[in-house]
Amino acid sequence: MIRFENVSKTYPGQPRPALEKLSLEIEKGEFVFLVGQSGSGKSTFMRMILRETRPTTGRVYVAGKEINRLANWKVPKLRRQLGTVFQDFRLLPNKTVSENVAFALQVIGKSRSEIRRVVPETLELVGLEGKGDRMPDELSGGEQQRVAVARAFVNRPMILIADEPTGNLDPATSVGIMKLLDRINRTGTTVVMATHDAGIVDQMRKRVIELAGGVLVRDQSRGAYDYEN
Ligand SMILES: Nc1ncnc2c1ncn2[C@@H]1O[C@H](COP(=O)(O)OP(=O)(O)OP(=O)(O)O)[C@@H](O)[C@H]1O
Repeated sequence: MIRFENVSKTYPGQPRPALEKLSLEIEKGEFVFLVGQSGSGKSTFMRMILRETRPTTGRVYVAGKEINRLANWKVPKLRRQLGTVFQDFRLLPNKTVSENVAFALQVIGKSRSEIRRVVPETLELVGLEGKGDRMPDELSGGEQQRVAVARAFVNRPMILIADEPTGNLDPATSVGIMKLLDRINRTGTTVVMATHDAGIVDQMRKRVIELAGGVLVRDQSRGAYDYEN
């Protein structure tokens, strides 16, 4: 589903590479935690999957396509297969919950009847049934993140990229979001999640990929946040 082959990335004007000779493969349906200190290259890794940045050398394959060789006009089609969730929710403040989720389908040209069918279904899946007419600022942080997850998942993407999705949430609320991501993963969606939340990584026991200074230093199945023997 995702393959990095000897990937290095040096940003213009930077002395050191953000990623260095990174090789790894993530299979369909896996759940992967990406850990490492600030500046270790996690965002660069995820932005490469989204083709928001490109490798300086090496190859990145996402859903069978090589990112560097993909024509610009094909990038939207690639991104349709990728859902994204961020720490700061990024909801449209002037649209209701339902409209936020519907918007993700409108921009890719889905019919009104499909949108009417799929949006309530997805809100129910994320535990927001009955809240479709609320505005984002009428929701708790955890609920806002559920809207963001609904929006990311409404199109049933093959891959969900989550960058610190629990970073703004208290521990109990974070657990709820993790249960939701786990449920989405069980539908067959590959989940790649960058996090600094040791508690969550230790609790979930999924594959852990650790970067340090742009280098892969650990790739462990059923791993913990910190390396343990
Ligand atoms: N657009 C950019 N231009 C120049 N340098 C960049 C750019 N983006 C990231 N970097 C550098 O690349 C390195 C890796 O950064 P990256 O954002 O990938 O780390 P990170 O692990 O995601 O950090 P954090 O946990 O703080 O989000 C850092 O040294 C950073 O300063």
